Amino acid sequence: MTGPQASAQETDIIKARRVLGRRNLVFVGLMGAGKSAIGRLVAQMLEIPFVDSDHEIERVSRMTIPELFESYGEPEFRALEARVIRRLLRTGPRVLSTGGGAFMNDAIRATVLSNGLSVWLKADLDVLWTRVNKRGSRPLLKTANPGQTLSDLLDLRYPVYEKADVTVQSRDAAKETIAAETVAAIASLDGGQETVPNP
Ligand SMILES: Nc1ncnc2c1ncn2[C@@H]1O[C@H](COP(=O)(O)OP(=O)(O)O)[C@@H](O)[C@H]1O
Ligand SMILES: O=C(O)C1=C[C@@H](OP(=O)(O)O)[C@@H](O)[C@H](O)C1
Ligand SMILES: [Mg+2]
Repeated sequence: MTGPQASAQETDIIKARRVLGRRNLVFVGLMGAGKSAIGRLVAQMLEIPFVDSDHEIERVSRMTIPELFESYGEPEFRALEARVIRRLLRTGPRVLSTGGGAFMNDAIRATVLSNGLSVWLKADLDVLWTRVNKRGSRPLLKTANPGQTLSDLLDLRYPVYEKADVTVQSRDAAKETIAAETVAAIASLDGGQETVPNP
């Protein structure tokens, strides 16, 4: 990208970094919204480290998410998820993409809302369904009617995701476009650079 569009994006990046300061940028939203994919791109744009809580859970447990659900059940997965996210939130700035259930945990949500900057990647059911339908990597969707399960999760969770600081519409557009819109949404929170008065 060159020209005015590139320089507008550069300005957004500078502003977004200023808004974030030392806080973590935390992506929340339903499965398939693009938290992992867009989070990685936004981290690249802001030139800060990226971490995905599900990948971190898989690293420390040396098991995949479906294996964890199968061997220990959802409550154990949630306990591990809470411990991992609490640890990851201790240092920043970085981009943290969470799993879709993490922000539903009251303690995690309270920590994210007080210490981080949260972005809800919001998507319509058909977009989510097209994306998650292709893979068998989401244990919560191993039900008799996974489309209905996803729809039920949407009804349950959207009123909670709504508490995030920023909402970005995730849709059928290039990932780079959604990432740039996320950076622009964060930049729009910038109140301008503080001026230091002359002595
Ligand atoms: N804007 C997009 N356009 C096309 N595919 C996307 C977009 N965002 C995400 N995806 C794809 O959708 C799938 C789910 O994305 P992912 O980042 O894993 O979502 P989440 O972490 O929120 O569950 C992945 O295969 C990803 O590459
Ligand atoms: O919505 C959820 O409760 C979950 C979402 C998944 O992550 P993604 O949202 O990244 O798919 C993963 O943490 C686990 O399968 C549970
Ligand atoms: Mg993910």
